[in-house]
Amino acid sequence: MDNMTYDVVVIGAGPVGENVADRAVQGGLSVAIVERELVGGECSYWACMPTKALLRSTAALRAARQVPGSREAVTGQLDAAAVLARRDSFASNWNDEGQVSWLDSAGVKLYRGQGRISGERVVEVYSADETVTTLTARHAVVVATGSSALIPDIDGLREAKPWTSREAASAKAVPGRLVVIGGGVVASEMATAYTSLGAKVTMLARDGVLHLAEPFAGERVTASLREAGVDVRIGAEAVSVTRDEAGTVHLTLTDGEQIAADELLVAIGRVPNTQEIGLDTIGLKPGSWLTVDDALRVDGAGDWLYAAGDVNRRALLTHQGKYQARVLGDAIVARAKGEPVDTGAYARYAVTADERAVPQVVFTEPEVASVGLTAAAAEKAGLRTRVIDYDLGAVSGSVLHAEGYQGQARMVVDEDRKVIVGFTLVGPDVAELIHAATIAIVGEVPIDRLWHAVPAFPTVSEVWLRLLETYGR
Ligand SMILES: Cc1cc2nc3c(=O)[nH]c(=O)nc-3n(C[C@H](O)[C@H](O)[C@H](O)COP(=O)(O)OP(=O)(O)OC[C@H]3O[C@@H](n4cnc5c(N)ncnc54)[C@H](O)[C@@H]3O)c2cc1C
Ligand SMILES: NC(=O)c1ccc[n+]([C@@H]2O[C@H](COP(=O)([O-])OP(=O)(O)OC[C@H]3O[C@@H](n4cnc5c(N)ncnc54)[C@H](O)[C@@H]3O)[C@@H](O)[C@H]2O)c1
Repeated sequence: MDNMTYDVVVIGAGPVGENVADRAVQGGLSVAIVERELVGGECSYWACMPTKALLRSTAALRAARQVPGSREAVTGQLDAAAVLARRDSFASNWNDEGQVSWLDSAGVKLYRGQGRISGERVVEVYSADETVTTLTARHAVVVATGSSALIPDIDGLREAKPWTSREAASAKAVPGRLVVIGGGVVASEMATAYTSLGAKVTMLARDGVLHLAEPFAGERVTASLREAGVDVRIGAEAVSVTRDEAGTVHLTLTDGEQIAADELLVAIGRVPNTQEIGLDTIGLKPGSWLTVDDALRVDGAGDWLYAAGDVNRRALLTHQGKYQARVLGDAIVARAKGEPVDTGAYARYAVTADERAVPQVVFTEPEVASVGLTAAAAEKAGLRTRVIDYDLGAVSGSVLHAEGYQGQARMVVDEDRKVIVGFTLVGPDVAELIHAATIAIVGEVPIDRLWHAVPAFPTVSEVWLRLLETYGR
């Protein structure tokens, strides 16, 4: 058994762990990072990158078909094999050499194996060759172990070996018939991808499609999925599942209806990867989300234990986890140097955006891009708001962008402070537009000042002007 001491030990080398480690090294600390699978984590190999690669070809084809002149140049269908091959390259063929050499160049020491806390500031690494290395942290242990797919207790489901997001992101072939359980982000994106790749998709959206977004987002995505041939069943729920010897999956729904499919994707949320990280040795419950304070310190542990990324459940998104990582890495350095660490709103060591301005793009057709609060969430938070909607298809830039462009924009204004607290865009190719709203919310730009932010003509961004005109001066 080896014993090594570092300033910081990070468990989990996903996007979040890598960024905490990088910032701490840049601040002059020594850092060890522990990874049990591939350096780069879920996002690189089984989530963001491969799924967006699957979706990009569909979006490009749709865009070409929406413009007369280029439409005529499209003479065939999506080439599923080529799409899957491009996806493979975006998942680096599930090889982490590139990210390992980046860790090396960043000066972060990698330990491969399962990391397990065994007491205050101590992490044991269990390697595949059965050696155990003990790592001691002088300043901090950071848990960045991410999350895995939640499998619900549906009779026979586990035995039927369903796809999770991992298999959907890395499949080598397109199933003929795919049933998707769920109506959230993964379910909607994967239904979009697989229907365009040629699968006959049925979506069992018990609680609706994208039901936490503005209602018009779910409505427009549902309509478009149905138009693309997806059988979207709102309110439907499976009660039992079997897979027969030929490999066909059979689902029984609550009303007794039977559905047969070649594959079944379960996409109903996530569980934290904390079952086997030794939480019991420090008085915490294995398998629980790690709730943290404003400094990302784990509640109920000492001042040496931090959690960032999916595992703290603040925002299950790569960019937001990396934001936490940058802030946390810098804060650990500051504390190690004995410098003051201000975690007040929008201070250097605060993760204020987690509460006020989390952007997200759902890469469905149409895309859903949002940041901050929905109208319903703002009302629930007790804000006095005014909600301004505008038909995105009525903007000159949109009409030019695509024939029959359809979409909607919503701006939620806090009437007491006269600033925007939420913004949602639904429409083709709106992903790149959302950052303007993120800046407006984080900068707390007064509505009066926004009149001076003139959108270029003829762009889709002109919707900003139309929203302001609708709001009135
Ligand atoms: C299908 C899908 C698509 C997504 N698309 C997007 C998107 O487009 N944009 C976006 O922003 N977000 C997206 N997300 C969310 C995004 O993937 C996560 O928010 C992000 O990966 C979280 O990063 P993380 O570093 O916290 O965790 P992870 O990426 O899960 O990394 C955690 C790492 O820790 C390792 N680990 C776990 N336990 C241990 C242990 N005990 N010892 C050693 N190592 C351990 C794991 O092997 C893993 O490498 C998507 C998620 C899914 C499921
Ligand atoms: N483009 C992106 O940003 C992107 C893409 C994919 C995933 N993600 C992230 O990954 C996370 C996980 O995504 P997800 O889609 O698995 O979760 P989700 O939380 O987005 O959606 C889960 C859905 O499943 C439903 N559900 C819950 N329990 C159910 C049950 N027993 N039966 C049927 N339906 C049930 C919920 O009502 C919800 O609609 C999300 O939080 C998201 O932030 C992001």
